[in-house]
Amino acid sequence: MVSRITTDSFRSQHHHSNPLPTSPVPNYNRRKEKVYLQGEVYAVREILNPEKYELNRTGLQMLSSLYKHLPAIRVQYSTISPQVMDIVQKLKRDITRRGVTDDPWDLARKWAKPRSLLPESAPGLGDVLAALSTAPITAADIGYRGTQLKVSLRLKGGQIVVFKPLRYSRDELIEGIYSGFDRHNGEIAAFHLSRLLDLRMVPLTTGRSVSLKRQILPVSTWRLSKTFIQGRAGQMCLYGVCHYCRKNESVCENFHSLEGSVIMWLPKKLRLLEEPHPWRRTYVKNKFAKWEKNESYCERVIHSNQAPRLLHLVDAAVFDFLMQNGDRHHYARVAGANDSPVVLIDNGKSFGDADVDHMDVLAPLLQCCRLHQTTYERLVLLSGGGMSQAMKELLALDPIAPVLAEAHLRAMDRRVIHILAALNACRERKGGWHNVLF
Ligand SMILES: Nc1ncnc2c1ncn2[C@@H]1O[C@H](COP(=O)(O)OP(=O)(O)OP(=O)(O)O)[C@@H](O)[C@H]1O
Ligand SMILES: [Mn+2]
Repeated sequence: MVSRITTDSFRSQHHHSNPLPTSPVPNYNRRKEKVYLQGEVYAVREILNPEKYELNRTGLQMLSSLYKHLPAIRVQYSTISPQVMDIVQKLKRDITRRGVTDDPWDLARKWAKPRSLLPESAPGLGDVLAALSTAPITAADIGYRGTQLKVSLRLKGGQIVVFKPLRYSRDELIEGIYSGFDRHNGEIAAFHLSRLLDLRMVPLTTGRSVSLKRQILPVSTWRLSKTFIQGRAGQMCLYGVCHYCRKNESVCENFHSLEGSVIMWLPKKLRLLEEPHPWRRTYVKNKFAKWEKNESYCERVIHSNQAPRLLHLVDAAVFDFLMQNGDRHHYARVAGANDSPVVLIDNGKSFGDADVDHMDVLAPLLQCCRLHQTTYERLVLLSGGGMSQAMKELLALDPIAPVLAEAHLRAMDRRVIHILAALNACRERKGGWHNVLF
């Protein structure tokens, strides 16, 4: 469903190894012009003339109203709320290893419920994360389904996890909303972001470095071990088994270890259902989906069998917009209830380009103009720089910190403001907050 990185030369041309400049004056360099000319709805940071955008996709007219509100919103939410640090302190206390439990897998299994994978206050979470990043690996196999390279690991005590390997440096530029390989660090950031937004539907995730040679190969199944090869410098490499797995696109150890993220497998008691996302992309350039052309598309969803999940889909859109994940082609939920939240698995197609906001990821919010009040309140709380500050503090505790480059943290602050501007446009359109927040 997702493409590999486009093979244009821009990958090397536009590779930047320094954080992006913070200058408010836009630098209309070639890359940005190219972005505009693609005819998709992009907004480059600190744009001066948003009206000049040609919005090819008539389904996203609300964007002009969003941009109308943006300057005032930027002023209104320009300082950090003092409450941010209270929340961050609580979240940090939970992710600190404290020896609360000696059976971390059991604790995590008990936490996992259809409506939240962990409690709001989760003493022992630090122990579970520490176990995920240190427990001995007892078995390794090819990843379960999907297009991306991953390895399925069994950790001592029987816990299954997904290992997604590092494929890019922190500041590598990946253009295109669903281009490239999965970003292992995006999975980690997603976990912490979900707790910050109080959308606790991301499986427990942490960074971990492994030795392919000493820790994975000796416990690998035959079908996985067949995909181990030696790199040019004699280092150990792996290409795995998946739709896009290629021998010439293997991942290799760097100084005898391979960094990645470890994502906890959900317990069997939670049976996942997967449905096509109503706002999914066509994955065909210049072929628009219905939602891209029809401003009233939300009405269709409201009259479909997906209606009970609408507000959860909008929450997921907010979450995805902040990380710039535009690849939620299907969405998962736990079987049982009709109105259970989206299980936010597969967050690796995120944090590709800190300089660009693909506004269409917000389409469910722009077109439905509804949001959970709780999510709105969190966004207000995290505005004015609180988001980047909070994420930075939480991610600093991860074994593979720094998880995100500064430019990506700053981009999240900018995106919070854009969401708040969208909500103010919605308030205007729908005649008051009571018609927007639920
Ligand atoms: N932590 C998890 N717990 C339970 N099931 C999971 C978990 N992670 C992934 N899965 C299952 O495995 C499938 C593939 O995982 P994932 O979506 O991360 O792979 P992918 O290669 O990115 O797939 P795609 O290319 O289709 O996006 C998911 O659709 C889901 O059914
Ligand atoms: Mn994916």
